[in-house]
Amino acid sequence: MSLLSIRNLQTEFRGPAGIARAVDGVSFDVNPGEIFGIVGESGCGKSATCRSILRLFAGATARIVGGEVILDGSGDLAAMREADLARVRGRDVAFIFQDPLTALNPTMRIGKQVAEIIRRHRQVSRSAARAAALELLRDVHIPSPERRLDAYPHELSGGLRQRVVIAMALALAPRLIIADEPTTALDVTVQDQILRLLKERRDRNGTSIIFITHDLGVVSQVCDRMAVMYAGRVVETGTVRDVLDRPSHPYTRALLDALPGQGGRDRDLVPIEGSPPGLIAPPPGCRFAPRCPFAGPACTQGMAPPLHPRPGATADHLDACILTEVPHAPA
Ligand SMILES: Nc1ncnc2c1ncn2[C@@H]1O[C@H](COP(=O)(O)OP(=O)(O)OP(=O)(O)O)[C@@H](O)[C@H]1O
Repeated sequence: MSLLSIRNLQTEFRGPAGIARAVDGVSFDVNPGEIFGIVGESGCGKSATCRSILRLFAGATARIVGGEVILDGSGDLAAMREADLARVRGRDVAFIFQDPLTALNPTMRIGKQVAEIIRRHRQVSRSAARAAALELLRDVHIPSPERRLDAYPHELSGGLRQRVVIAMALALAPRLIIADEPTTALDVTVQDQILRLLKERRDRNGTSIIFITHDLGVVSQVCDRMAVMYAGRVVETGTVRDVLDRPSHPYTRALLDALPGQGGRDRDLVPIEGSPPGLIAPPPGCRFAPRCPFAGPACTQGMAPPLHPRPGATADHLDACILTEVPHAPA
């Protein structure tokens, strides 16, 4: 039984140029205790998909127009009233943003910020909440946590700030954490520490994590299963080993071919030519077809193809390419 089941999710942004369907029929499942990676080029809808789960949209231009977001035990979040969804946020599902500064109040001491999350959802005394905050700072390996409780965000490094944000996400012991490129703003060593921290939490508490990234190396390092998104749709999904070692969609292959020496491959960097289509009026058929070296006439007609398994592939390894045999790009 999956913890989160997203079915045919559709989210639109209304803008002066028209309505962009940033999420167009996205489906995937996240199992208990699993780290699920979402990858794809900038603008493909990774963040919009994940923000749709908790309806965390900045501004009023975004709207979920179809589909379901079933959280085990809570029902369909997409159909839930705002007041009920507010209770799910933080308690059942927590969000970690790319930039810790946007998640922190610059004028409030760290300890108070963590404690307030606890007090907002639980009936505990001020001192008990402060003690719990200290414990959380310890959990995320913040050095000298007693001293840090009274620090302001600007007094901490970027890495420590992101640890505070993670402590806030862990405060109510959610079953699912959505981490939207949580390490992008950090240097490589700190990145590694944060990844280890999230993994440790999963290993110890069985917390499921959705991890958005554009870094396939990170996916390979921390994720169990993954989805590859392109122009608002999932084009391939499965276990990380299946998708990265046996990619079946030409877009996934192109992404992998663009990596120098990734996963034992020793190929020259092959940039993917062209750019993704606009989302206001995407082309018919497969959205990758205009950039796909293998596309035939059938690829540019009708609806965008749905995900399907291939003969001989693992049951949960699905891709959305209609070609029966997808050759590898020449090495
Ligand atoms: N508030 C908004 N108003 C209008 N369009 C938006 C808004 N937020 C996102 N979009 C559009 O929705 C599409 C998907 O954006 P999204 O941020 O989900 O992509 P992403 O894959 O997470 O990209 P990145 O890796 O750059 O974060 C993009 O075309 C983007 O321009």
